[in-house]
Amino acid sequence: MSAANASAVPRTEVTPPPKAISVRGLDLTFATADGPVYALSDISIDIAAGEFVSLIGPSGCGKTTLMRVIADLEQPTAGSIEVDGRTPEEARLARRYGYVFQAPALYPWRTIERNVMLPLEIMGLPKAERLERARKQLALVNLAGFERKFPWQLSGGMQQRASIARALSFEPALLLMDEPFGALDEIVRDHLNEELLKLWRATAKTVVFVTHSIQEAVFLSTKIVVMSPRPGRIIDVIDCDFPRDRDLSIRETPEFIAVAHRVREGLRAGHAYGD
Ligand SMILES: Nc1ncnc2c1ncn2[C@@H]1O[C@H](COP(=O)(O)OP(=O)(O)OP(=O)(O)O)[C@@H](O)[C@H]1O
Repeated sequence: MSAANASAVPRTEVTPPPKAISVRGLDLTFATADGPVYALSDISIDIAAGEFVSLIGPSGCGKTTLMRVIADLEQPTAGSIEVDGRTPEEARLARRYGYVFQAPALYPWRTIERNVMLPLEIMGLPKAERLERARKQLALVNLAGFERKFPWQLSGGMQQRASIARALSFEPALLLMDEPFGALDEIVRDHLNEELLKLWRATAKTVVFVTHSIQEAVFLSTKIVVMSPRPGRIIDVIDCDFPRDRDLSIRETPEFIAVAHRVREGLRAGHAYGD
């Protein structure tokens, strides 16, 4: 093809997906009475919009601290971070993320529906809209029919689904989940993992998920960030290219086992004996 013809061929631009989170050279040192605690050291990572990223690592490697920096609940000592193209503070004020904790933290005197409506009440939305949004989110987490129950009338897994609905109530682009299923038994956890994947596919949210479970990280993620303590740092970033509509049977495949093996090796390499 001549140069003239080549220039006539329309070029298909491949635009990379927008970045949901971009972290560069981030450090966070806590000053304590016993001296400095190096919670995060030289953390750099990019998370594209729509990704499901798990942070895995032993206790004290800085997973929660990193989530709290993203959420503007801690300030880094050095480095830079953008959340949804803004500062963490701007992202927090624009309600760009929802946060799910290990404990469901629902108010026992409020019904499930009124727990989910609470952030919307604080936002000052009219009652009809609050109700409509709460019902929509409760249906998404398969709690339709339980709106008028109180938290203590639901199982632990159902309570955690309600807290996910609450985090989604103002429809944030980003969902931060800090060991949301850590306190649940394995069968319930498996079930909620499948439900969470469905929800992620249906809503196209970006998810950052903290876990101690290799199986959970590999099953859920498009990317796994392996961390190690003292100082808290990233020691491996693993892409998981499994189809997005995976089910639990994928855990038996050689590809899954190979990724799980690499995560385990990373954890082992970063493990400080004597912890
Ligand atoms: N507010 C704080 N003041 C002082 N040290 C802190 C503070 N918060 C966390 N740390 C320390 O920072 C390090 C990282 O803690 P972080 O909670 O982020 O770890 P983690 O990986 O989430 O642990 P876990 O898996 O046990 O939840 C730990 O050594 C912890 O003791």
